[in-house]
Parts: sequence; C-alpha cells; structure tokens
Amino acid sequence: MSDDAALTYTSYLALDEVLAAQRPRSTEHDEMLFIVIHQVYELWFKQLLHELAYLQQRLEAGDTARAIRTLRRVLTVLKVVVAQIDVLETMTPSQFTSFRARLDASSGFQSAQFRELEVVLGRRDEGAFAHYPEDDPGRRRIVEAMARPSLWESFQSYLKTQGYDGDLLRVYADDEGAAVVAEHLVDLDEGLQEWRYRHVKMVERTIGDKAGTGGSSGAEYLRSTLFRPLFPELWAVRRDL
Ligand code: HEM
Ligand SMILES: N[C@@H](CC(=O)c1ccccc1NC=O)C(=O)O
Repeated sequence: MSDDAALTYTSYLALDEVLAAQRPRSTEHDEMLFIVIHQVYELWFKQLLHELAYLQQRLEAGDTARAIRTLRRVLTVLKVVVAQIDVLETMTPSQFTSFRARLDASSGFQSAQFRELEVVLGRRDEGAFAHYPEDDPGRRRIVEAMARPSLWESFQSYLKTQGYDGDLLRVYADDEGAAVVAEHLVDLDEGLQEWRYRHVKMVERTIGDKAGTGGSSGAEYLRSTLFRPLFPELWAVRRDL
C-alpha cells in the first residue's frame, strides 16, 4: 500500500529529518563542520555494521564470492572514513577551542556504534560498555553483539566449510579464495589501526595533551589503543609464510 503523497527525493531520503538534525550549541562557525562530520561517521558506522552482519552470514554459509565482495565494500567504506579526517583537520586548535566547552562531558567514548563495531570485530572485555548507563539502548546493542559470534569466529566457521581445520599455513599454501578472504581481513585490521592512528594525530594537533571531555587522559589514552590488532593469528602466521 502506498502513501497518499507521491514519493520524492526529499521524502524517500527523509531529508526533512536528516537536515533538521544539525543543532549547534554555539554560534561559532566551525561547530557545524564538527557536527556534520560526526553524523556522517555514524551513518557509515551504521552501514559498516549492516555489511559486517551480511559478511558473517556469507562466511558461515561458505560463500567465498559474496564474502570477498562484501569485504571489499567494507574496506572501501573504511578508506573513506579514514580520509574524512582530512576535512576535520582543516579546523585549527583555536577554532575547536571556541566551542569545545559547549560539548560538556560528551565524547567519542559514547559512540555506541563504534563500540559495537569493535565488538563485532572481536572485542570482548567489559570496558566496551563502561561509558553507558545500565538502561542505555546503545549498551544493550553492545551487550547483544557480545553474545553473537565475532567476525573471527565466523571466519573459523568459513574455513571449516572449505575443508580447513584452522591451519592457516594450509590456507595460504593453497592460495585460493580462503587466502583472499584472510588477506582482506588483514586489510581490515590494518585499516582500523590506521583510523586509530589518524584519530590520535588529529587529537594531538587539535587539543595537544589536554584531558578528554570523556574523562580520559586524551591523546595519551588513545595512543595506548593503537597496537591492538583484531586478528593476531593472521599477523603471527606471517613469520612462517
Ligand atoms: C577535533 C576532533 C576530535 C577530537 C579533539 C577528539 C578527541 C577525542 C578524545 C580526547 C578521546 C578520548 C576520550 C575522552 O576522554 O574524551 C576521543 C575518543 C574517541 N573519539 Fe574522538 N576526537 C575528535 C574527532 C572524532 C571523530 C571525527 C570521531 C568519529 C566518530 C571520533 C570518535 C571517537 C571515538 C570512537 C572515541 C573512543 C575511542 C576509543 O575508546 O578507542 N572522534 N576523541
Ligand atoms: N573528546 C573530545 C571531544 C570530542 O571530540 C567529541 C565530543 C562530542 C562528540 C564527539 C566528539 N568526538 C570524538 O571524540 C575532546 O576532549 O575535545
């Protein structure tokens, strides 16, 4: 059944809602960019979660072709979100300082979708939902994601469907679809580390060693998250390849 009004570009894309959702708290020129960038991020995080769920389903079904295509899309989106940091880096420290106090205690710590991404990609410690109140819907999604298999577990199921017992050396020796999937997982791992690195550099150049609005030490805390690979086994196997 269709609605009364004809579908339009504006109604299909719900632009009245999307374009009414930028609400700066100051009159500072740069606050609009700060809001738009974060909203774009959250939309891409949503798309990444959507693609990763499909990827896990395809892996578990042993569908190499679709898994590779989906991984390629995920990697392309990841490249775009890393590149977006360039735009925010056109904002100078004093421009950010001009509205930073208006952010109160809000912080990237509260991006439930980013945390959910980490959990889908394998994060399992309780720190993943530390900044979320008990009844927070974001916290519920993070906890639910923890109860589902991680991408690594889906990859292990995939290897079984392809006749491998988990021996990565055999996967790489065959150099077929499963090895391509494994290499794309390395790309994904490297890509997320790249995002963390670019984010820290952005933070260092914008707020120096100031503490974060979310209560952490800021850049120092972020540097401590830099070398946490998603799939350590895929890095370790390289010594034998
Ligand atoms: C001027 C730009 C930015 C600054 C100065 C900045 C600063 C910070 C700081 C200091 C933290 C540590 C938490 C805290 O104590 O507040 C943090 C965490 C975080 N930020 Fe940003 N940020 C910026 C832009 C962004 C953007 C564009 C995103 C994209 C969504 C983002 C996402 C995150 C996430 C997900 C965390 C949590 C990271 C983790 O715990 O591993 N930030 N940010
Ligand atoms: N944590 C940042 C503030 C910040 O960047 C931020 C604040 C609100 C919403 C998103 C943010 N971006 C990422 O951390 C700071 O300490 O300046």
